[in-house]
Amino acid sequence: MAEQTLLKVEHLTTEFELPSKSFFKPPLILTAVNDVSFELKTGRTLGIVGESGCGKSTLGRSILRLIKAQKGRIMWQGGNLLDLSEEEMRAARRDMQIIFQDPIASLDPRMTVGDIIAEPLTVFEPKLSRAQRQDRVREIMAAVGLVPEMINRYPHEFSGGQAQRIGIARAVITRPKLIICDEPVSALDVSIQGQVITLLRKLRKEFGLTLIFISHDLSVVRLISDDVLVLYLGKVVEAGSAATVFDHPAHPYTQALFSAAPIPDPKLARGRQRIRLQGDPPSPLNPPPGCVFSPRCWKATDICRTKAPPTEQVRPGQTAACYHMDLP
Ligand SMILES: Nc1ncnc2c1ncn2[C@@H]1O[C@H](COP(=O)(O)OP(=O)(O)OP(=O)(O)O)[C@@H](O)[C@H]1O
Repeated sequence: MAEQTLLKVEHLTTEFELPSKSFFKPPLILTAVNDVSFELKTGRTLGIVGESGCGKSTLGRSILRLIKAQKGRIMWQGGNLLDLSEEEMRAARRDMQIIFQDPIASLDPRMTVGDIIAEPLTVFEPKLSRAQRQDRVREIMAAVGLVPEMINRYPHEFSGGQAQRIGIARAVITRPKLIICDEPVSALDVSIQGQVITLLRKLRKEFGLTLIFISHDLSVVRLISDDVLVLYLGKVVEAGSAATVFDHPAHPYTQALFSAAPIPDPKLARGRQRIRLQGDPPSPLNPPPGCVFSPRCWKATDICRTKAPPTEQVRPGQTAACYHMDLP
């Protein structure tokens, strides 16, 4: 059966208005997400990668309308999320949840774990009795590997890994279709990271979830993603199936980024050279003309510095925006 499209993002642009240094000057515009488009099929996991500040979190939050996007469309269940009223958007959030990076900080310390996990139920299934809610909470606690008898405990009594399981339980209790995981394991010890990734993979299968997995950790992204989107200064520079993009990155930025990540296949690792990028990404307040990566790119020529490259197919299921991409 052909996979259905669950989410289609078209030309999404999110800007922040920053006060200018002088009272007489207009505010500065920072474009955090710049004309981003992608399609996500039901049941797949899309990894979003890129250096700090490239717009990963802003993109994730813009999709859920936790941050306001200025341009583009977010096509979801037949409509554009950007056209929904606040009330309609609240209802839509039953099917789209988010898991945050810092598990402990994202849980209210004054609430019991049972009440934290049950919170979405009180909003989206208000007719449930307290006993019914508690049954659902115990059931989901068991599914995420928490002892249901701990339902009346408080967040500080849990470790970081357990706290992230609480966040995951809260996110999945209404059986959403899409979960946006924003650096869900970055704050955890490496040994615990693996357990949380294994849990997300199990839940994805059991609950038929579709995931957006935001992370700067490429080895983690490789482990869980079917598809990958590489962002640089708010723009998609490369996209495609994770296996293809990881093994045959076409864009110089992706090549540099991935050259620093561990490779599981020794055959592929042998021929690979570490590419060291010079300097930091430019400020999104003042992006360079042409290709945004050109000031740091060792392949850049005159055209790169004047005209933004179009997005083109590299091989089936892989696209990149570069005049000098590596072709098969
Ligand atoms: N609320 C805000 N107000 C102004 N600028 C913001 C705001 N949030 C993010 N930015 C800016 O938008 C750009 C993208 O930030 P974002 O947090 O989305 O990047 P990121 O890739 O998720 O980075 P990190 O991995 O460090 O979280 C950055 O330049 C950041 O400084």
